[in-house]
Amino acid sequence: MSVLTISHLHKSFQVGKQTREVLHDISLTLADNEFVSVVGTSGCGKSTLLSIAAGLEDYESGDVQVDGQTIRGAGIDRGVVFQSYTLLPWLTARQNIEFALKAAGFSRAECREKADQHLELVQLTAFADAWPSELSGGMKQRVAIARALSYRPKILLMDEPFGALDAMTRHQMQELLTGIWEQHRLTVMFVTHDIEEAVYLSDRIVVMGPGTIQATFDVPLPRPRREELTASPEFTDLQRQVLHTIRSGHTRAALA
Ligand SMILES: Nc1ncnc2c1ncn2[C@@H]1O[C@H](COP(=O)(O)OP(=O)(O)OP(=O)(O)O)[C@@H](O)[C@H]1O
Repeated sequence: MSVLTISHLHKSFQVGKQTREVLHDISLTLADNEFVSVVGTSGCGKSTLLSIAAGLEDYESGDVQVDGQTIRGAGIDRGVVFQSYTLLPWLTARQNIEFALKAAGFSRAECREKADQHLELVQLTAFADAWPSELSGGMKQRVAIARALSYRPKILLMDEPFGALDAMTRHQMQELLTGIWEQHRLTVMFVTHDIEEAVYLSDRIVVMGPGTIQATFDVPLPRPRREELTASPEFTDLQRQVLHTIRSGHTRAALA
């Protein structure tokens, strides 16, 4: 069953007097518990697509449905994690999560219980009372993930969530996310520039060219995914195919 259904989506931006179409007739579905990454060259429309799915950006035509209902703006059926740290600096890690839960309508006791459960999920129980300024970049993103998951959205939308982290922390975050996914099964749309990250985490990879979907790749690699997998011929071959598709689309666009 499909959780997110995007149909014939068109989106333009007005730049001065000109209208620039940045998404052209995009159709995409995410099945229940499917992890789908969206990759493509810079400026091809990945973040715009994710923002529309999050209900943070409008669109001219087409339809975006979550569980068969057309979305009307943002909602607690979708959790969002961005690259930039979005914690409220005047609230502790736990309070940041409680704040989102309170806005979602949970009682005070539920807010506390769910915040603590999700801090444990991202292995940050010991930092529940820390201020964002006392947390590393990776820790802040762990709180952001805990916050986005705490109200049990139907879909998690992640826009380059590990893009600002150093290589080692990024790797740890990938392990954490894949571990959470394998235990709890979530529907995830994950925008990234990193093809290795996309192959490692995903069930399916969507390659975008400028404004369009160029190709999709199933990722038939076994789970649980562990680091050794990244050296296997199946992994590197798929990585190469995705890279080749991105590059050929880029070349076509440059020649057009
Ligand atoms: N608010 C805006 N006003 C005008 N143009 C915009 C706006 N937001 C995005 N664009 C343009 O839309 C296109 C798609 O942008 P988007 O950020 O979705 O691409 P992206 O694939 O996520 O890029 P990147 O990988 O660099 O983050 C780009 O050409 C960008 O300049």
